[in-house]
Amino acid sequence: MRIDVVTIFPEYLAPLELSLVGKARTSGLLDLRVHDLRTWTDDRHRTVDDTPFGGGAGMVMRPDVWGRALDDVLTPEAHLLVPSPAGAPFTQRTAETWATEQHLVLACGRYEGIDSRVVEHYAARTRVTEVSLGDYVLNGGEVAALVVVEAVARLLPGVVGNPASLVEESHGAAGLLEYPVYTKPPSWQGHDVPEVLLSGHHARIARWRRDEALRRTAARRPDLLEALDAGEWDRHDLEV
Ligand SMILES: O=C(OCc1ccccc1)c1cn[nH]c1
Repeated sequence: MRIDVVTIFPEYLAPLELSLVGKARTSGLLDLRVHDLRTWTDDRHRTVDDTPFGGGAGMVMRPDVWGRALDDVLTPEAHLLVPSPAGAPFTQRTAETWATEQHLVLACGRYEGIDSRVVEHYAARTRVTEVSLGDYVLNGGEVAALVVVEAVARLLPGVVGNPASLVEESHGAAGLLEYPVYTKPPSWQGHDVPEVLLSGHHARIARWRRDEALRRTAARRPDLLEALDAGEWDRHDLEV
């Protein structure tokens, strides 16, 4: 998979040279390219923004600069992703879908955002998605790009050592939160690991983990349970 990130702060993406994503890049599993938007400016001051039509505070990123950048970076199979508080929610399902794509291009906005004609222009010739990582406002799309790249890259075959570790995660296929995890020592600061996990009884352990996942999800994210098809679990599981 190829991922291009266009930003005025390329150094913000440096953490993607580390750890699993870094290894995926050196192994060739992931072809990640980070571009400085100012490469495509046309003036001595390398200007990327201007004042907003209609007035208001802040600045807007210019369409002409973004147009030259995206014309260079986009390919016919690319999916253009624009992080924005006004975007569609990014979920594990989104990450799974985007992990199957050939080419993702992340356009990182700053200031008040990118001139809206850029999305309008490219939506007519490629797949474009404005994507939100949550209901809050960042100073720019770079942090969102880091999240999207990590969430997608870790799903690429070969990136994570043991694919089985991708199965029982929060927001996994079952749509539940992950059960609590423990390791040695069996007793720590007076806190003991639940007996069932030391029993070696795999069926009981699986049942305990499922019950814990249901209990946690009901307590912390009842919205996720609404989303689940009622037939997938039994309400009496929670009445304990
Ligand atoms: O702030 C975000 O994106 C950066 C951005 C883009 C355009 C204008 C302002 C800020 C964001 C919040 N949730 N998901 C993304």
